[in-house]
Amino acid sequence: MAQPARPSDNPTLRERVGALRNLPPFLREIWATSRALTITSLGLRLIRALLPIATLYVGKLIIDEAVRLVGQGVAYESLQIAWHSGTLDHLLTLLALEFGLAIASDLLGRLVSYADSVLSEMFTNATSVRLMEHAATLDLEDFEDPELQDRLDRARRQTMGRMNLLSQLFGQVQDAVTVASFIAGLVVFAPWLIVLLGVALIPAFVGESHFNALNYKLNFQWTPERRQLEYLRQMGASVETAKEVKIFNLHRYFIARYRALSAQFLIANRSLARRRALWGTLLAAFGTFGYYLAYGYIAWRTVRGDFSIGDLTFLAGSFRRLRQLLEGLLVGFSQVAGQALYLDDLYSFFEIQPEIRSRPGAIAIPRPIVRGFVFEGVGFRYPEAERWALRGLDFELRADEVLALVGENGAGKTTLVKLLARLYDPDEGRILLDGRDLRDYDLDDLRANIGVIFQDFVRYHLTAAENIGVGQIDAMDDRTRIEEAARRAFADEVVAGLPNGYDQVIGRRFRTGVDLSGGQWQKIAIARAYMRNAQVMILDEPTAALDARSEFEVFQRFKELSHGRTAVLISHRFSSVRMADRILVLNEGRLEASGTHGELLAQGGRYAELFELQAAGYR
Ligand SMILES: Nc1ncnc2c1ncn2[C@@H]1O[C@H](COP(=O)(O)OP(=O)(O)OP(=O)(O)O)[C@@H](O)[C@H]1O
Repeated sequence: MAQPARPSDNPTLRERVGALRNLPPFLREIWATSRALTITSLGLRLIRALLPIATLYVGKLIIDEAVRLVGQGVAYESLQIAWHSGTLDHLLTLLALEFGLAIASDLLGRLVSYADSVLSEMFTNATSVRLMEHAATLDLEDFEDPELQDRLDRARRQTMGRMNLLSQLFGQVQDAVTVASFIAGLVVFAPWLIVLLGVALIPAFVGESHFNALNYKLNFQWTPERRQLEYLRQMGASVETAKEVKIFNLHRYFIARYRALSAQFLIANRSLARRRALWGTLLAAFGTFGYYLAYGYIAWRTVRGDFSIGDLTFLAGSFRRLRQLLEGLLVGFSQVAGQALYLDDLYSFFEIQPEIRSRPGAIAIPRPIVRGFVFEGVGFRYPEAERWALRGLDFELRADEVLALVGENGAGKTTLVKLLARLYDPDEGRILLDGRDLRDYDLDDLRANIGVIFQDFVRYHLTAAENIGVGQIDAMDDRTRIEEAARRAFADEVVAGLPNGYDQVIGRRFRTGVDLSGGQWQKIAIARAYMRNAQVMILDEPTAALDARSEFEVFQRFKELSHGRTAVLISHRFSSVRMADRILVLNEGRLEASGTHGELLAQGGRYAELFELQAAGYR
């Protein structure tokens, strides 16, 4: 697996600033999601950004006008007389203007929220789809890596949580414009007050950035535990686990573990939140102090007669807003930088590249396969594992033959099948198909030519027809083919017993579902293998739950239908295994013996021993 640089759990200042590089691609994606909505949201925000200063300025004009009227000393007996005299006209116009501005601001605010929420939703959906698409390209090995699981989990949370980032970023732009408008309005009166205010806010900004980084660190470090919490919650309350949980009375155990783990997380979270609140209050006090200094100065200048009462309200109001806005901008900036760290998780997930893929110029699988597969010194070790799952394998899987794999649990049978299907590539040696390295062939074509049913096949909670149809997804609507595949696997009898036949939803998860027995599920799964016209058919022990007669019939049928194909079967039942043309005996990842049933019995090795053990059990 090609892992990109892993996001670190303790970001340095440089990494935090560096994370801002994620913003341009983020913005590009938003833009690509919907240009119209992006323009609408930003455009409306720009207009709205200028409303605060306009409102404050009109407010100042209203006060100045009121003060002027008071100064004229005209006493009105009633509102009616005053109204008709015309002296109030200017004041009324100003009031109407401010009313209009208030309504406009509210309306624009709502429109912006609407545009943002639609845009966020679209963006989240698009990212989720991208996440699924990318996950589908990754290697099986990647999925089995807990670190990748953690990252996938964080990336998944990203797609949910990034809605805020969008509004926040756009909000920052809006606030920046408002700030610029206030600064332009105030700079004439008292330029150095603006500088003072800016400086006073720096401590709050630094504190905020620091705590955002700590928060990220906490969340990062707790990803495995959060996944465990999710797992425990599922275990405690899902239809798949309910049976066993009840029998063993496990719910209390799960709940206790959930409680203990979540309590630890809560403690860690609470302690950080507490420190954040304490420091936040202290540091914000500097900003407040800066504001009151400015306020005092303006009040003094008004008393001295430099400013009108209207000026005083305008300036005091502007400085108050400016302080809020600057604080919001600085804090918001540190939050955006913090969120950008989370984007790292999302983007680094997208950077993971699968290693198992088609080479450039990959060729198609020969039709028909003439010689078959040759394993040459094949060795494979699971990542992080000390033991080799397979080592020094040299053997041939001839075209048209039925080969059985036997061996005790953990001998490496399933691993061998996974290598054949290129779910993994060998770490040593190579596998040839008709004389060429398996890696030279087109991966999709290889998979299309191999039909494998694993012992842990998936039980899809879909209809019976769909459960079989998934074996060849493009033939999902071909009922004749599905019925034929079912007949071959003896699954037609199972389907016949369902209330709605092929259209019956199976599995207990949904309301109309009907559950099947273990063996019935297996027959349905085996039918899946018959859906495809694969040249290589592999049954990896999906028959363990079949009764003796059924397994015998299924394998007999499997052998008949394997005519002209290459087939591999894995089973622990010798009655089935002996039908194979040739049998390979694996032990601890190595090939111990091979031959027909008769030959292996005659050799008297492990095969004969295991056969005798099983036969003795039936006597
Ligand atoms: N995904 C995995 N990651 C790490 N180790 C694995 C993984 N799958 C299997 N192994 C290990 O590889 C070895 C071979 O396993 P494999 O599944 O091939 O055995 P098997 O012969 O099919 O066994 P069984 O009869 O129990 O199905 C075992 O030691 C097993 O623990």
